[in-house]
Amino acid sequence: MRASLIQIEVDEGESVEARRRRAAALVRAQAGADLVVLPELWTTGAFAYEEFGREAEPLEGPTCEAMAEAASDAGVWLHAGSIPERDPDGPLYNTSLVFSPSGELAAAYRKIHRFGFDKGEAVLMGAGRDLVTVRLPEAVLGLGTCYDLRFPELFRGLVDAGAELLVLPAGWPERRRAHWTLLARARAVENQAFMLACGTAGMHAGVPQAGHSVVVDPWGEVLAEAGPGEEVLTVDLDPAKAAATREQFPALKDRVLGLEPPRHRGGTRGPA
Ligand SMILES: NC(=O)CCC(=O)C(=O)O
Repeated sequence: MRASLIQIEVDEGESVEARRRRAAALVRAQAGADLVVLPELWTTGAFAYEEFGREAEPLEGPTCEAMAEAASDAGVWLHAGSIPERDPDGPLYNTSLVFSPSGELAAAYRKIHRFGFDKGEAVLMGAGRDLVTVRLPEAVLGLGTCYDLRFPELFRGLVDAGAELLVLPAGWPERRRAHWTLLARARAVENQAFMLACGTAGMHAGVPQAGHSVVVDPWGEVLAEAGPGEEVLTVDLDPAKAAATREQFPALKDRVLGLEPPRHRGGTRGPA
């Protein structure tokens, strides 16, 4: 299976429309790949908070249209990264989109863990509630977005639902790049799954982006890693390696669920 991660640069001087055209051309250039991945919020930049409302669009909006067309022109499965989604009946969402090679919207995943603590995405966007997997002919994808990477229970839920390839579009800042690679490898190892983590390059609202998109195999080996700038990272991987790893080293079968909460000294359970 050939996967291409498009680590696009989000240049503040480029209009959203121009970047959309450029992203579509980059997707079309990946004809021959099985899966193409774009990063998180690449139309606005993940940290350009004031642009979320201005650029938010419904699922039938211009970015979805352009990505559906690009997927079908290239004949690839396209994880088109995420967009600020305008739900006519609700808040904005940070929504990832997956298109089939015929240009159908196969899945939409609303980011569950919103970044920003008391500002930015955490206050401007609603939180998704649903885990999303997508069945490709070669493998089952499990979807997460950027900050989700810090929450292992989400990925374990995806693996319980059959995911073999975890796909994570991101807009990860350079200042926490050490966490990015470490967490991508951790999620791959603990879930015995591939991790395809696709970040942005450049600068968003004054926040330098890490780039360094990475593909990790189910044993935790880094199969390919991008540099800091705009780049298409292409990798050939064998999806059967997830099942093979789970069979050869069946740690997922040794999970112990439903543990008792700790007892405090004196034998009482719960807060003193
Ligand atoms: N866009 C994001 O979710 C940023 C996440 C981040 O910076 C971090 O987890 O660190």
